[in-house]
Amino acid sequence: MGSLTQPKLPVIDFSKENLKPNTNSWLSTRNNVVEALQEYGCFIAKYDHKVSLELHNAIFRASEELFDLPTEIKVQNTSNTPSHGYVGQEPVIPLYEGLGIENATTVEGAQKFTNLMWPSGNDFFCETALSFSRLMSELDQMVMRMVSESYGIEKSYDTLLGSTSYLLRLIKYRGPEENEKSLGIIRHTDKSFMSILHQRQVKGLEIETKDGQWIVVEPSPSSFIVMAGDACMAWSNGRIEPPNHRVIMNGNEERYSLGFFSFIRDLIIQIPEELVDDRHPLQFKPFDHYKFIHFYYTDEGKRSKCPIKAYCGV
Ligand SMILES: O=C(O)CCC(=O)C(=O)O
Ligand SMILES: [Fe+2]
Repeated sequence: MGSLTQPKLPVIDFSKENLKPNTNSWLSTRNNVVEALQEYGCFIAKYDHKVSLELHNAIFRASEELFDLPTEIKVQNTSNTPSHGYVGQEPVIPLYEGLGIENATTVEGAQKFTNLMWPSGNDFFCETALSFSRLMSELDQMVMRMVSESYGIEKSYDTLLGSTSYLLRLIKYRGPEENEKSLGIIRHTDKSFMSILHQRQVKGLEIETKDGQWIVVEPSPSSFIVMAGDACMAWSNGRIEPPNHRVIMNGNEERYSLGFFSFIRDLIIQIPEELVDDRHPLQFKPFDHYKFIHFYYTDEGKRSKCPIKAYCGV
């Protein structure tokens, strides 16, 4: 029967007011987080005491304003890192359009992006994107704190945290036209350290379990999908595997989503020695996260079945 029942992602409640280290609710949430990440590479976080319905509505209204800008403006969102800036009208994923705010949790990052898109300013966009990003980074850091405590590698995490930068990607998929495929984004794992995804109304995100079943993630204003990226797999010495996921559009309604991604900048990531022993031999060499991303976009990187192993596997 097992394979006939539709698998479900674990749902973990972060909206308890007093989720503070060393409390009982922290410790039980911590266990659930680590178990979920080891089993699925992701989970659904309930986080609506921080991201109110009002902020949920505001960030998607801000996103609509952004996508309504002329393409000539949007293409000005460039980046030194592949796929961190504007992506649109790509032949393999024609329905997809996305822009990226680098250093999204800083005033400078939010302002730089806003001024590029709206030279005469857009305080609503800037403030909404900044507030949303800061709440996402709090969730990310809480999750990472739990993971690192559970593995006894807090010191290693503290080092990473000091070099963490965040990218907020605003994403829109148009509905497929007649005779057009419904693929929104191809099956992939994220190249981030961690990702948090959020969607509005229209579903489409599907996540693959380790035994190859696809779970359709229902959108909800209170739900945030916390997902490991390739860099987290290397850092955890293979304990946490990033899940494959994709977007398949149903019907022809357009779909808005958000991706909040952490990256480690200007630091060689070392696999913590606490995670290496006879039963868990070292699987990854020290690596530079951004160099890995550049490698992924080479022919060799794109061809490899597991880019992070190809890049820094032992
Ligand atoms: O649109 C979504 O829900 C998923 C986007 C995604 O997987 C990505 O940007 O890496
Ligand atoms: Fe993704």
